[in-house]
Amino acid sequence: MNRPVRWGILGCGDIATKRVADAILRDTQSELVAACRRDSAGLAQFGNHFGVSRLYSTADELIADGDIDAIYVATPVYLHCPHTIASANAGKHVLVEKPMAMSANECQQMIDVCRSYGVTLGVAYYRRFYPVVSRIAELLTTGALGRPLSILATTGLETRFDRDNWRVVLSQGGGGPLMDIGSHRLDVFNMLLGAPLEVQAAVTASEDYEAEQAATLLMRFAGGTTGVLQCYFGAANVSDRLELIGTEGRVLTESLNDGNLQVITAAGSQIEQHPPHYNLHAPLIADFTTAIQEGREPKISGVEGMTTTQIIDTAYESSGLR
Ligand SMILES: NC(=O)C1=CN([C@@H]2O[C@H](COP(=O)(O)OP(=O)(O)OC[C@H]3O[C@@H](n4cnc5c(N)ncnc54)[C@H](OP(=O)(O)O)[C@@H]3O)[C@@H](O)[C@H]2O)C=CC1
Ligand SMILES: O=C1CO[C@H](CO)[C@@H](O)[C@@H]1O
Repeated sequence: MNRPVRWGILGCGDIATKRVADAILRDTQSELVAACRRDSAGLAQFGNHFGVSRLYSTADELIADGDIDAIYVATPVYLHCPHTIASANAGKHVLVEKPMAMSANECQQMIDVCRSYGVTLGVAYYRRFYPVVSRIAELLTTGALGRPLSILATTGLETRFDRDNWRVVLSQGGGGPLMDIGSHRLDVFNMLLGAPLEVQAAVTASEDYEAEQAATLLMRFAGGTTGVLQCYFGAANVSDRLELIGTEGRVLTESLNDGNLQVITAAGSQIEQHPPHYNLHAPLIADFTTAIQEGREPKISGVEGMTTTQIIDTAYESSGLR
């Protein structure tokens, strides 16, 4: 394709309004041409704000629009699979929000259908584009940290969700903080160390809703590296910490999203600054449109997205939540 990719956004809620539309509008290889949500007032407001005139109140109408090349799926998790499959059936490329789907089984269906229609499939685990994550990968691959012994991430939201919020209704969100925010950190673990060979989990039940309120995962990666992920909803003053300990050094960020990194190696200890793009979705959109133009896989392909969902499936099964 040697013209800009024409996008339709399916699900114009929080993330589409905060970052996705802006990222598409600013991307030189993209045009934002259409949008969809069911609520007519919210849809009109979105259209006015971002200058989008083709507005649809059903997913079917958006997907049937012959002038759209790619659909950004930003609906709640239980709709990711049906919306991706319907879009691929109509010949549209799909960039789907995280977590990719409710289960690895759904992810496989999405991958198969996109392959069979020859459309590109990507997943919005944009933390892979953080300069701080690239820096940790560089320290690992150059051997500056020695043999990696363990990786640890802690993340949470202070939000106290109501029991009917889709993020904590199992049939809509698929789980709680592990699905919603833990998934991002698992994707970073996968990028740095590959998929874990073993996964075990324990979850803390919520007193207010059916999804877990906290989850802790213990993982073993190739070469014996161990990993721990802790994630929470509704906890005061939560952290966004990531630490990797190797035989020759250690890296620590107290805020993965800010990009400040403490690097301790044989060369000494220093604080480095690797801030992300001001719009975290911008590098994701740029990579996806370039992937379409070049006929290559995006950096976070359907297969990569499914790896994280496989870990989550195993974790929930081992914890007894599924
Ligand atoms: N990558 C990231 O950092 C982030 C990712 N996310 C992910 O993005 C996705 C959306 O999250 P978020 O924006 O917070 O959720 P919201 O609930 O704010 O938005 C979801 C949107 O989907 C629309 N929608 C729901 N059902 C349908 C349907 N059947 N047809 C068309 N539109 C529908 C809703 O509008 P209406 O009810 O009017 O149809 C709403 O606008 C989730 O997968 C979430 O995990 C979210 C935040 C950050
Ligand atoms: O990273 C994130 C920040 O929090 C959101 C919830 O409000 C998540 O859905 C999202 O993935």
